[in-house]
Amino acid sequence: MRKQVQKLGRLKLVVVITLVASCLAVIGNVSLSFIFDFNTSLWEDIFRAALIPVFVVPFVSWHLAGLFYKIDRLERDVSMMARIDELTLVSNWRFFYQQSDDWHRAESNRDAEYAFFVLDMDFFKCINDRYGHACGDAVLEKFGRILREFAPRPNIIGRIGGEEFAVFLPNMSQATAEAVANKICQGAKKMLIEHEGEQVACSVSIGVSMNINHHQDSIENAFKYADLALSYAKESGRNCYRVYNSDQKRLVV
Ligand SMILES: Nc1nc2c(ncn2[C@@H]2O[C@H](COP(=O)(O)OP(=O)(O)OP(=O)(O)O)[C@@H](O)[C@H]2O)c(=O)[nH]1
Repeated sequence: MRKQVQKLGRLKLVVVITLVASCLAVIGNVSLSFIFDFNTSLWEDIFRAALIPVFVVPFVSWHLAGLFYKIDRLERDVSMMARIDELTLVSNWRFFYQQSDDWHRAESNRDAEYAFFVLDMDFFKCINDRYGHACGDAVLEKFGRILREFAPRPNIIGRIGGEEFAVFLPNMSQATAEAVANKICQGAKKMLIEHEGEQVACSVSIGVSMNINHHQDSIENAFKYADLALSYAKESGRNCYRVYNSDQKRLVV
């Protein structure tokens, strides 16, 4: 019902309410006149009954419909703010975890392979210190766009906090996960932010864990191993990815 009202729009809703109110008033008035025999003509009854709804109902329903659409929009905004990171437009940590965990539970009786990325911008403090926090924010915003482009749905992207992100890639082989990680690294490297006539460059390091969800593992473990792989990527000079296989309990790339 709510969805239909949303689709209808304010003007059409007012027209529908006015028509319904007028019809009900006419039916009511004609029935009363018939029962109590008011001695008036049918057209008189119809005219008198429709007079008030036609003038009053559009005015009242226009304002009520406006209120409904305003509350509805506010509700949608609040619900979005509770799930989406405003700067990067990816899921916040809580919503990211909830979606990943939902998939993990739903697929727990199947040998589904999945990848978990932890991504951290390189030397981000230097960007903030040298170009200012607003420029750092512009880098994060653009990086959010790159993640959405190279890891689209059904992959799940989240901002863990600060300059750290996570991506959950369901039904993913190691080869495809590596290709995605590679594209993200290259995309970040090519990304240039215009700042007071200067081009600001950045890079990202990615830790990847490859997991099979029948092995009594958990999202927490996938995260832990991806974080471990990330520390290897940082140690290896940054701007690269490393892969940890949770099954073999070792770094494979
Ligand atoms: N602009 C901006 N900066 C942020 C935000 N959140 C965290 N930071 C900054 O991100 C920086 C993170 O710095 P570090 O954890 O030292 O890491 P790093 O400089 O990226 O170095 P490595 O990770 O070792 O490559 C800090 O200076 C934080 O203030 C944010 O939302 N916007």
